[in-house]
Amino acid sequence: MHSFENEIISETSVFTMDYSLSTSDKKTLKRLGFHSSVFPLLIPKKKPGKLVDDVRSNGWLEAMRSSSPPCKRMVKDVEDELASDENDLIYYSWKLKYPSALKSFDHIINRANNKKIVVFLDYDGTLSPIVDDPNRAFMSIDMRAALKSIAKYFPTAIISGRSRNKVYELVGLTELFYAGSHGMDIMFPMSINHTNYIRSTDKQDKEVNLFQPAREFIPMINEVFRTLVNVTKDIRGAFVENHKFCTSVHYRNVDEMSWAMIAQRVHDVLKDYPRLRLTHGRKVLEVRPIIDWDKGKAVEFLLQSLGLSNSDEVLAIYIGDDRTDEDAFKVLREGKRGYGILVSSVPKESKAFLSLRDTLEVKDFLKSLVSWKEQNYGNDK
Ligand SMILES: O=P(O)(O)OC[C@H]1O[C@H](O[C@H]2O[C@H](CO)[C@@H](O)[C@H](O)[C@H]2O)[C@H](O)[C@@H](O)[C@@H]1O
Repeated sequence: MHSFENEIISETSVFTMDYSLSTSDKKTLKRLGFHSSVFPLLIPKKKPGKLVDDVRSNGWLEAMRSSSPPCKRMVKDVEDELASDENDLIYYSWKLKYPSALKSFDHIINRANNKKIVVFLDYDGTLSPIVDDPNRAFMSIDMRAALKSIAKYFPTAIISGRSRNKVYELVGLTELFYAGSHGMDIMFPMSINHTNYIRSTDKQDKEVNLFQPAREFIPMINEVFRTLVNVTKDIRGAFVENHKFCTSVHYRNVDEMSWAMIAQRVHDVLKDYPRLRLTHGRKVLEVRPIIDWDKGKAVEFLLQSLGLSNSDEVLAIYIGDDRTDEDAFKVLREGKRGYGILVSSVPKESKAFLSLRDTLEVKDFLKSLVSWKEQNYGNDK
């Protein structure tokens, strides 16, 4: 049986689990032109030990600190030239384990063979660059054009942590499927039959179906949203968003000295809500229902609803940058359904197979898919 893992990872994996370099790792690095004196620099540093009290001991604070890479400018500000070279070396060696999806493009296409390709995309950090103000996370004009073309040839869905309405407002294309609130709010066309849905209308007044497995939590999310706004209102830079089925507390613009305080307050609020849980995003604490539903489940739901669940006929591609996207990468990896592609400019452990550095590379990858389709199949869908 075909294994994606064997195919891509075994040849190129650099890091062994105990964070040492194997002989074959060293050979690969030599082949790539690295001198043996830099090998020790390529071994990821061990994580620091846990701290003592509350949000520190439960790992929240550590997760908050590692939740999003610093932007290039900050790296330059705080580290000297040598350290920056070291970061580059570590990044390039990480790419041996998560090769560039652009460089692996032919491989992906060969694997697709005659299969139907379906594309899943996260929004923030994947289609739009990460910015300080969540309300100003806009896609570029080029990205919107690439997305429109992709949706012309391949079934395409956006699966975001934002509310479905908000992500639709930001993307503004009717050709796509949308899943908001980490997949807890999925809109799909009336033509698709599913047992568990409610009827609604979209922005064009067209009848649609909605799948909302956490509907009963709406009043609770509204309540906890109001409480979180209240308990964080004196913390400068804190910002709380209501996504209908989940809520986010942003600390990107909060002074790092106050991160423990914001974490502690969210933690204390959640003590009164045993049916809610916390996950970590990029400089954001995400509060959501404890139900067994995530972006991975949403991918499975959409594949099934769209009649695309036969992995002998369908190859799924999921592109995302966040921890919440790992659930979707896992579904593709474990079900041998296709390729997870992690968007990251810094090394991260992931269930994805491939990587892209940033939103510009995401756009190039989408455009490559469109060109390949047009060259090989004309304008046929
Ligand atoms: O699943 P996603 O579409 O990636 O949504 C995840 C979160 O994205 C947004 O926050 C992130 O992007 C902001 C704008 O670039 C940035 O300011 C913030 O620090 C990031 O965490 C969104 O605002 C969140 O509500 C989503 O949960």
